[in-house]
Amino acid sequence: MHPREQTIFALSSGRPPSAIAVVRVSGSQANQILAALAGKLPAPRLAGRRLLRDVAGRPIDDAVVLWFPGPASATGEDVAEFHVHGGRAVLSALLAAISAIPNTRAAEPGEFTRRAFENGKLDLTEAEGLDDLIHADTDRQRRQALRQLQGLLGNRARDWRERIIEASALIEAGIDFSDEGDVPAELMAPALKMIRALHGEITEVLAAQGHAERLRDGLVVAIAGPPNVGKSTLINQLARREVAIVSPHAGTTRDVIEVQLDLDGYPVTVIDTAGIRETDDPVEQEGVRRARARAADADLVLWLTGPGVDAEGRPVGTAPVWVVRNKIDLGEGAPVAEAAVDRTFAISARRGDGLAELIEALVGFAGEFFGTGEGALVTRARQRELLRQAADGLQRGLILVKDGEELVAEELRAAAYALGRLLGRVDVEDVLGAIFQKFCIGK
Ligand SMILES: Nc1nc2c(ncn2[C@@H]2O[C@H](COP(=O)(O)OP(=O)(O)OP(=O)(O)O)[C@@H](O)[C@H]2O)c(=O)[nH]1
Ligand SMILES: [K+]
Ligand SMILES: [Mg+2]
Repeated sequence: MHPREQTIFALSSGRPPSAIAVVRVSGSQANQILAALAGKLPAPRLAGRRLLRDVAGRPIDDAVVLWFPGPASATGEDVAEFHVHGGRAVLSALLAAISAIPNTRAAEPGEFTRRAFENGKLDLTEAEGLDDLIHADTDRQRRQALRQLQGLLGNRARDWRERIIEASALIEAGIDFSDEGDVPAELMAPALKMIRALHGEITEVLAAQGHAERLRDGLVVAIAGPPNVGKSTLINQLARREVAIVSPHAGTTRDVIEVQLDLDGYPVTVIDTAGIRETDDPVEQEGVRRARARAADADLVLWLTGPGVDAEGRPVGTAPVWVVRNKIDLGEGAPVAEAAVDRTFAISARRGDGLAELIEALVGFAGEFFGTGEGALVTRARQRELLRQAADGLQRGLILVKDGEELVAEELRAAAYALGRLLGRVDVEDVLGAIFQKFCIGK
């Protein structure tokens, strides 16, 4: 039997041991597996309590089982669910009993979702939303993923694709009916009007994004500065735990230390780095090199200074730099040089003065960086790229009108093709492999 026709099974809940574990089975053997282990099948979609037994009749666990006959199931195939006690031995006995049934095998990562996709239960943008929802850490990530899972982008793309095909049909009808190759204006004019409107709608969605797709990865804020100014003290304050070693010894931090923060629903990665200075110690030199590299890649740099330390020596990058004067409990310190500085703050990382203002500013920065977000439909580079291709195709179509209707029709085909790929309708194999492999097993 082809692997695609085999019945797949997996532990779909978290890592054991857990109070309850859910094992899912999907495929034509699901019915037989359920009957073999649980005896009588429960009514569709209603929970039934059963003593599960292996093929030799030995009891496995007292369980709750569910039966979802296809096509009205998550994958579109017959699906069975076993809700068992989440111990390792229970699970290995259950999985062994299932795999003893012919034509069954352990599922690949994302394989349940892939089958759902192949059976038309969701389009590719929805599958991507599902993956994001499972991995969402913050509330804003969750809401964005849910919009995607609900098909907001997919629905727009389907509508655009249908209208492009309609416009092509008008133009191609014109090409077929004209002997001179001149498409009559009564066909061409409405087609061009549609193309212009479509181009406007797609570019509007692309423009409304801000950095919405970065909401999946988060914003990176680097704390950098000379040694001993209190960078590690600040990251500990932001994280509210001791993630980095603090000491009066200059050159304490060498590795890059990262913490993930949820700032008002925005995912923010804050990194603490080695104090930047000239040094003969090769280990510290490597730390300084990493500090410079990470600060250069960050979305925002907090350049820390302290009393008697000037604000010069900042790494040059494209990211905005905020100068944060620390240790104000010790006095005012050197005035901040204003050149090339986007904002300035005065704090005491040790006592906590000024931290609320700094955090509020970070939340504001994240809000601007990600855009208001609620309307954002594009969450991945893949989606953005294909929408751009569709918009470019439409634009070229409009430009090529003077060179002949065939060329316009060809550009429209390319635009419709890009949207088809967005939805996973065409040349899916390569894309699917890449996307579903990253899913969890059991999803
Ligand atoms: N008075 C005062 N001392 C502080 C403050 N913040 C940090 N310190 C002290 O400054 C010293 C250095 O702090 P760290 O957080 O280790 O500084 P750092 O910038 O990470 O140092 P390196 O990793 O060595 O570059 C420690 O003794 C801290 O207790 C502050 O706001 N006020
Ligand atoms: K230090
Ligand atoms: Mg440090």
